[in-house]
Amino acid sequence: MDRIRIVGGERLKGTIRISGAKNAALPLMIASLLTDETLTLHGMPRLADVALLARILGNHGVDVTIAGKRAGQDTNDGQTYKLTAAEIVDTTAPYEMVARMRASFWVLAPLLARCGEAKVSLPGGCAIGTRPVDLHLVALEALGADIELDAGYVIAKAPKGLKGNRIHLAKVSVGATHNALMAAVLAEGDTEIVNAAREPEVGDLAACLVAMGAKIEGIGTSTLQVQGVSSLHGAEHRVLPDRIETGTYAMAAAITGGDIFLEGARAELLQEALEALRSTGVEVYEETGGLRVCRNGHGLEAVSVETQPFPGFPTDLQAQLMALMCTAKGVSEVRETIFENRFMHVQELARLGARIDLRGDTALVHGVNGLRGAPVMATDLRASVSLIIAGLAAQGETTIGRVYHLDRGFDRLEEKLRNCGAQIDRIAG
Ligand SMILES: CC(=O)N[C@H]1[C@@H](OP(=O)(O)OP(=O)(O)OC[C@H]2O[C@@H](n3ccc(=O)[nH]c3=O)[C@H](O)[C@@H]2O)O[C@H](CO)[C@@H](O)[C@@H]1O
Ligand SMILES: C=C(OP(=O)(O)O)C(=O)O
Repeated sequence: MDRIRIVGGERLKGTIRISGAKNAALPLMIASLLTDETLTLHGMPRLADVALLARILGNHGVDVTIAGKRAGQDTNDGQTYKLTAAEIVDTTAPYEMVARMRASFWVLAPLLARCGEAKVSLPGGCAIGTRPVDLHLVALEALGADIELDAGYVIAKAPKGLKGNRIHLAKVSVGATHNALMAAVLAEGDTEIVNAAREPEVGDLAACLVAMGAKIEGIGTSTLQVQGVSSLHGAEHRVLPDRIETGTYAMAAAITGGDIFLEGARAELLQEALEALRSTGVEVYEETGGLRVCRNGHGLEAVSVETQPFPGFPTDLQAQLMALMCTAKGVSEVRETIFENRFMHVQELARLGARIDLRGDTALVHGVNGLRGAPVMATDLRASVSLIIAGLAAQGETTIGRVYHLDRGFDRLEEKLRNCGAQIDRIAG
């Protein structure tokens, strides 16, 4: 299994181009199931999750082609995917594939909406909590679907089509909002989705659905109003820049006392995280075409955060902020309110010399003077990248195992960091 090796201590300087967001690209690809015409997605990131989802969609009959694939053509602007679901050949999403990725569960609604039936394995994804799907099922039931659970599969049926209704999501859920929205656009009549997730990736999906002919109002708010249409058509859409990748490289710049321009980053997608960074003493400012993050000579101050649905501090940046806080002055309180088991990085950061006490849903990070390199193990996607951030600042060599977690969600990570002066490479084996 591959490992990543970092020799820490280099100040990162230069430009990092932000890729299209994984968490937008995946539901956008799935939206291709809703039409028999071609959906063209520009700015797609090169990620293992994208490749796996392309295979899953292929199983259902989606023809997926990638343009601009030759070396050099797509390095800055991502890839262009053309997805055409002229005919759905299979409405079953098998366990072997869905169990590896959370987002693949979102094929449930479009398959059901278009074909009147779907059989989808319960999902996998990062092991960061129990991650139930009750809200997804309640939403589809509200639109008239019959749902049954059998041998690890959700079997959903709506032979006479879905009917618009009021869907009240008891808890804010990104995935349940995606599923509810993709079902509602082809349901007969009007649907109101109340307490919808306001994450920018939900807005990106909604904008793409509108380009495909859907009628949606309230995009970006917690109440989405959908007027069902009988069919959708093809469209072209550019994937939103990745706010989690943006925040991750911002923290890498901060921990190394570096100066990085994040090209294509959009501040409004992660205001709360940028505010937290500024409170640590890091300079963050908007420049034409992106964001600059630098820390010149100042020490880092401890800051406390609590993860919350958008526009709050994102859970997908919690591990990275914790890495940054390891060398800050004072004690930082990091409270995780979204997932009950998202502190797997704590014991690995401790191997690098971090001092962190865990108290239920809160981690108390006591800043230390410096970190020292060590072998560590990636446990999930964002935990892995928190180890990269810590390794960049640690003295000596850090090796990180199980890097397949990183490849799920970070497009050419080593190359991007190496271009800014990091000593980082991948050891095959
Ligand atoms: C591919 C993708 O976009 N993944 C993101 C998505 O995951 P995902 O869509 O799985 O996360 P949700 O927003 O659904 O989860 C939020 C909370 O709701 C709970 N819940 C969710 C559904 C449900 O039916 N019942 C229920 O109780 C979850 O256990 C969790 O505690 O949003 C998360 C929260 O921003 C991010 O961390 C993930 O990176
Ligand atoms: C938790 C994440 O991904 P997934 O929902 O696919 O497990 C993530 O992107 O941080």
